Amino acid sequence: MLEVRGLSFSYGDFSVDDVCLEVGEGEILTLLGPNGSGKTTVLKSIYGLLRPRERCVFIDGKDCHSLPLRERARLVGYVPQSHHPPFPYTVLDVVVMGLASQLGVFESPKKEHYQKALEKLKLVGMVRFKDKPYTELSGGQLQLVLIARALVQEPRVLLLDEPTAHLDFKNQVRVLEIVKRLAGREGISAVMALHDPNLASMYSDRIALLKDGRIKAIGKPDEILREEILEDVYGVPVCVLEFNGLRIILPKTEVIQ
Ligand SMILES: Nc1ncnc2c1ncn2[C@@H]1O[C@H](COP(=O)(O)OP(=O)(O)OP(=O)(O)O)[C@@H](O)[C@H]1O
Repeated sequence: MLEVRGLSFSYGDFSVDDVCLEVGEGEILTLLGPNGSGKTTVLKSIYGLLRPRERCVFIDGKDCHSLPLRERARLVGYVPQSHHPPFPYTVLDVVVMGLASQLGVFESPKKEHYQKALEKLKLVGMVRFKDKPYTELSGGQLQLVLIARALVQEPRVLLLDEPTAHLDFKNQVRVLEIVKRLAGREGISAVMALHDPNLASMYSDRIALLKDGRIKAIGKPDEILREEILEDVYGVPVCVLEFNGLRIILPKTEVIQ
């Protein structure tokens, strides 16, 4: 479904080099790596917010970046790491704005568009906030609304940049369960950046470990979440435990020695 072939992008003093990824229908691929390793740069390049050096993003074989905006928006949705709302639009209006590419320049959203937006707000448990100004939401609530906004176009591929940032423990699980459900039931392919290797262990079909703009390792969680690989990428001693077939990663500190 999603194929990234040799993605390269440079900011000048930092570059992402030759990133290759394949994500199948209904698969969740997690980008894991230290701060500044290039996770956001990769996601923004896939989405087309940054222009990679070559055409390298294909969805079902189509060169994604050369498609008209309307068509591209139906294929791929993006949930940014942070978003600072400029105006106090209502939550419902913000989600409807996710459909902007489907509307003509002077066309106002119709009842069916609001209906779709309400459905997605319901899915992320935010429907009771529909009339609240977006500027008055907590960081976690904002994140859930951004997910609903990305989902409203019903994309085939969903890119999520640290979707659990700002969320409390329950909401972290809730958001990742939503992603898992979307992948499992609707066949959406998800690529998400995460910081917590334990959440990556629980919610990824495969993990790509990034360091200095390059993929150091890619594979199933039990192939990637290994002491020697994590210590090399993060530069911190860890111990990896097994629980119900999952890998649990703990930093090796005095507390647990
Ligand atoms: N607009 C920009 N202009 C110049 N350099 C940038 C810009 N945005 C990011 N960078 C640099 O690119 C590198 C990779 O940043 P990126 O945000 O992709 O990393 P990340 O892995 O997502 O980090 P984090 O986990 O901290 O969010 C960093 O060194 C960063 O300073």
